[in-house]
Amino acid sequence: MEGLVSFQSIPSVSRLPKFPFLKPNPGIASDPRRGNSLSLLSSSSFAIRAQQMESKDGSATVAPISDSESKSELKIKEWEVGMFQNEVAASQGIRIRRRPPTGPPLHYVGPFEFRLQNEGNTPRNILEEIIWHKHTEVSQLKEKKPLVALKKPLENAPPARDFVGALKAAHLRTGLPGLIAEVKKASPSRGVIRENFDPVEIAKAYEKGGAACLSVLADKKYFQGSFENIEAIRNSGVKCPLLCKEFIIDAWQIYYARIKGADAILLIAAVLPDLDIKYMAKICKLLGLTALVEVHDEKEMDRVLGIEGIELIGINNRNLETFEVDTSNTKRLLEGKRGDLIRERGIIVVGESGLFTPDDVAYVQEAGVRAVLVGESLVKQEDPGKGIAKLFGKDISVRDVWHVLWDCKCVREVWDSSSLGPAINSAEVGSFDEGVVINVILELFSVSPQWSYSAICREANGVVHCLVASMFNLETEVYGWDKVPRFIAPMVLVDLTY
Ligand SMILES: O=C(O)c1ccccc1NCC(=O)[C@H](O)[C@H](O)COP(=O)(O)O
Repeated sequence: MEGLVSFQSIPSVSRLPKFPFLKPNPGIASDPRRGNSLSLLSSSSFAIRAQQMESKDGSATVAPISDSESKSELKIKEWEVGMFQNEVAASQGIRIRRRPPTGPPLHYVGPFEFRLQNEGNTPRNILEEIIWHKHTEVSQLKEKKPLVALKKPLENAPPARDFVGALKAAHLRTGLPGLIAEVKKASPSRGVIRENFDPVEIAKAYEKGGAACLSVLADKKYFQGSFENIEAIRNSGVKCPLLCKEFIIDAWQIYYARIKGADAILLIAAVLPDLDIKYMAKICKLLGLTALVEVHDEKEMDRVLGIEGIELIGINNRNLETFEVDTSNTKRLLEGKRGDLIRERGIIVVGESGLFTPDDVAYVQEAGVRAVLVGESLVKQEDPGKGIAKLFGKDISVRDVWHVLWDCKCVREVWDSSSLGPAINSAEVGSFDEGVVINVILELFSVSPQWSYSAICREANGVVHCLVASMFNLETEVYGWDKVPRFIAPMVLVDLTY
């Protein structure tokens, strides 16, 4: 299938390091359910160990394996792979461990089995707990909808929207960091943030208030979000590109997010080893999605800067293991050589979490971010859209056509004597069409007879540029002729021929 790549970041078992405690030992062997500790050996696992023994001449002994034995063997291999993944992750400074595949370990006392909590089977912090739960959740989802079942919906999905382009355009338009406004009902650190939670209504309010993009929580258990919320917002006519805010541990989630209408996904460096980030970023490229790669400390930032082609990095001011929020984190990570490298490569940095006031926004902007991701301070406002003006200390709402045209001198001059006002006032960006544009131009020609034809064309061209840029969320300087709709091109060309 075009665009659908197989994802396999785990190494083949043959490349796994040898664990000395896995060696067959009469009467005693390792039990994958018990971390690194030993347990009494069951007869079937001993058989598996025995089959893995090498003969004296070095050739492997192959013996027929029963169904239950092969299942156990698979579990052992899964566990070995998990151990290997943890080792690779730890070597990169990642503290979040993979979930032990077979659940809590068993302890045998006489004929009884006990499940006891220990270091190996208990999450050490909230992020690890979320990730372990995600493993179970994703494997269940994958069973219900395997990758192959996503093929058709993927082919039928409308093209993804330009997440980075929208952030850049907003930054250019307002001079402030482009806003990614978060649609989030609850979080582990804050509990329920908004009781009366209507994701579509909130998304529409954000768009109206001037958000460039939206971040929509997909996690059910800890954030009370869902993939269906993404889908509902996408289908509601909201035009802002959407970030699927999910804890991604498996490429399957990326394909699923794409189907549900996401334009971007989040990759958390505290969770994913470098190789996974590379693979997943590649999959994003194939699917036309943007990857927002999130870091929290210098080590993670250096790892991500070591990966080619990353264009969007989020600096989370919240420590996801302790919940501590410190906005100076953004500043620290952008100082010195790291900041230089980021500017050189044109990477857009997003300041994330704990932003409540215009001073907070100014602080992270000063530090070098060109975008911010804000949840709590907006979503808990009665009108989340109006919360945006409070956050920035000014109204950054998308200008309607009236505002766009008002910037054109000729429109201001002819305003009183023309019938433009009511026509334009009734139209909103994105909702007006060819007819309105043509009327604007005709009005300019008819009510400004004192102007030279070329002056009118110049002004008309300005109007058209503003309209086109506004309608298609483009930066006036950068859009190309190919992007100008066919009905507008001849009008702009009028000016070029003069
Ligand atoms: O917010 C949490 O409690 C949390 C816990 C564990 C993992 C992630 C968590 N939050 C994700 C985020 O970082 C925020 O949703 C996002 O950056 C917006 O932050 P805020 O503006 O402070 O709501």
